[in-house]
Amino acid sequence: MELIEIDQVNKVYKKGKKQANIDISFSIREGEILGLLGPNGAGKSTLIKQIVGLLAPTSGEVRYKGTNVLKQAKKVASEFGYYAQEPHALGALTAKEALLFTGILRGLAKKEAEKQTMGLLERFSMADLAGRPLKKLSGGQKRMIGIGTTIIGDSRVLVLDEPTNELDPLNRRLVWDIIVEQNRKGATIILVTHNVLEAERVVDRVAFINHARLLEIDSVPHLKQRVDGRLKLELTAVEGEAGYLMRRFEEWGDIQQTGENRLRLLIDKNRASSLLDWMVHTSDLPIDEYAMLPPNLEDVYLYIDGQKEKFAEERAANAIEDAEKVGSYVG
Ligand SMILES: Nc1ncnc2c1ncn2[C@@H]1O[C@H](COP(=O)(O)OP(=O)(O)OP(=O)(O)O)[C@@H](O)[C@H]1O
Repeated sequence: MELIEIDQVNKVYKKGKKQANIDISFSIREGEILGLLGPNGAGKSTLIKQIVGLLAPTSGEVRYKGTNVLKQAKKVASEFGYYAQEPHALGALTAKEALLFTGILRGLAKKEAEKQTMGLLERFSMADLAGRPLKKLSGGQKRMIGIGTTIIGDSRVLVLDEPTNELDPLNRRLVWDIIVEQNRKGATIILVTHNVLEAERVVDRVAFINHARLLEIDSVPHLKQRVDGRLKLELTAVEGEAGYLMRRFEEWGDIQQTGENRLRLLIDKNRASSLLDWMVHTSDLPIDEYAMLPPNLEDVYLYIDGQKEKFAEERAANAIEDAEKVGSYVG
C-alpha cells in the first residue's frame, strides 16, 4: 500500500529565487526503508521538510494515507518521528528530559516513557549523562539523543535527515541497527544519507535526486543491474595530472573525476583485461595507484547522473543544430 504520496511537488524558495524541487512525484510504501541519495544542494532536505509538513510546496502536495499532510498537522506530528540536520532546539533540557518529554508527547504513559528513556540512555552508553543539559553534550552525544527523541514511542513513520552524520563508527553502526530494528517493528522509514555504502545494506529502495529533480527510483538490486557486466577502475593521478589522465582513458568507458586527483572508470567486463594490458604496456601514464573493483551503489548513482547529463548535453547540442538549420533555411 502507498503510505505517502509525493505528487508533482515544486518548491521555490522566495529568498534565493531558487527552485529546490522540480516536479517530484513518487510514493513511499508502507513498511519500506527508502533512501534519498544525491549530492549537496540537490534538494533532499527541502523534500523531506515537505514530507513532514514543515514546509509548504509552492505547488503540488504530499499526502499521508490519502490526505494532504498540511491538513492533518496533529496526526502527522504524533505519527511521524523527524530527525533534522540542524541540531536540537531543546538545549536547556537534560538528555533524560528531552527523551522523556518527547515520549510523553507521543502518547506514552509516564512509566513506559521512563522505561524507554532509560533503555535508550543505556543503549547509547549515556546513562551517566542523563542529567546533563543537551547544550553541554558533545556534538555526537547530542545527535544520539536526537536519534532517541525521533524513535521514542515507536513512531509509525521515521523521516531521518542524515542520521549517521558526525557519528563515530560505533554509533554509526548502532544507528543503522536501530533503523533496521524500528523497521522490523513496523515503521516506514525515509532517510537521507551520504553514507551510500552503509545505506546499501539497509534500504529497500533508493530515490536519486539531483539538480532539484528525481532522477530515478528503484530497488537496490534493480539499480545495480544498470551496471551489470561492468567493472570499476579507481585511479589516483599524479598531482595535477587528473585532466590529462581522464583524456587518456576516455575511450575505454565512462570516466568521471571523483576527487582532486581521483578518477573512476566504468568499463565493460570483456574489455577489462585489454585495459590492464594496455596500462601495463603504456609507460607514460601519470598514475600513482589503481584498483579494479565491482561497482557499488555510489557508482550506479554516478553512472545514472552521467548518462542523464550526457543526454541533456546531446539534447542541447541537437537543439542548437536544429536552430542553426532553421536559421539557414530562413536566411
Ligand atoms: N531556506 C532557504 N532559502 C533559500 N534557499 C534555500 C533554503 N534552503 C535551501 N535552499 C537552497 O535550495 C537548494 C536545495 O537545498 P537542500 O537543503 O534541500 O539540499 P540537500 O540535497 O538537502 O543538500 P545537502 O546534502 O547539502 O544537505 C540549495 O541550492 C539550497 O541552497
